[in-house]
Amino acid sequence: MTNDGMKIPQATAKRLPLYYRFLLNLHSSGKQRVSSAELSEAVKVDSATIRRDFSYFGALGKKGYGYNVNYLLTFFRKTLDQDELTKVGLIGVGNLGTAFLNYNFSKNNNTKIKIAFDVDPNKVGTQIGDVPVYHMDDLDKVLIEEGIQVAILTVPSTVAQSITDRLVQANVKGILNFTPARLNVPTSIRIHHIDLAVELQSLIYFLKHYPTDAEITEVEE
Ligand SMILES: NC(=O)c1ccc[n+]([C@@H]2O[C@H](COP(=O)([O-])OP(=O)(O)OC[C@H]3O[C@@H](n4cnc5c(N)ncnc54)[C@H](O)[C@@H]3O)[C@@H](O)[C@H]2O)c1
Repeated sequence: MTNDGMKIPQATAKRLPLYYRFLLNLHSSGKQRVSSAELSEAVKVDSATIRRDFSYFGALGKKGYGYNVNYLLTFFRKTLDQDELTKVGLIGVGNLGTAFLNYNFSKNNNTKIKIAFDVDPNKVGTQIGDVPVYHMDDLDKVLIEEGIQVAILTVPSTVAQSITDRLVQANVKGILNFTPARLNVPTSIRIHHIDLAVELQSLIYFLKHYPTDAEITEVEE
């Protein structure tokens, strides 16, 4: 939602964290304005799209001036609830899960994995990158106690659906699913699937069908 309650298109909303991170860097380097061309170069989104995205929240860049970095940051902070920390739970501390715990979104100060769960006795009771690993038996209790409503799923796909059902029972509202399983959830729950194979195929498709030179010309238009 924008400040006046208008809904931002989903595609635009997905790009906001990208813009936000880059603007934060600009801000900390003392820069006060940015042009859509500079932004475009940094975040690899064409400048026409950036201008359209920004027009949704009333940031109309002036020719020869660009956008005011502070104004944009204030807007993004509100829109993305950057002032509020969202606590995230991670289920499945294997190869992928461990990598996420070590990384733990250190560049974002608004999201943090607080708790992890697994069934492996070698992992339960340990801490990885400051995050305690609990047994799955405690899933519902701990998630509810901690008020965690967002979960990352990095378990084998065979157990993904039954764990998802438990997450829903434990009041989780959003799930980032890294397993190849397609999960069924009530319509009130939001699931985002991240399938690296699909992403890779899509990259290869674009390389074949949209040569990069053509893309550059498009950006400059
Ligand atoms: N590793 C990758 O690069 C990668 C990439 C894309 C997608 N994935 C997908 O992500 C998921 C995890 O992959 P991985 O390589 O980390 O696997 P992994 O086998 O290393 O880790 C899975 C973890 O889940 C735990 N687990 C098993 N059953 C559980 C249960 N019932 N409840 C809670 N935890 C349970 C295991 O103990 C283990 O720690 C898989 O579905 C995989 O297809 C992995």
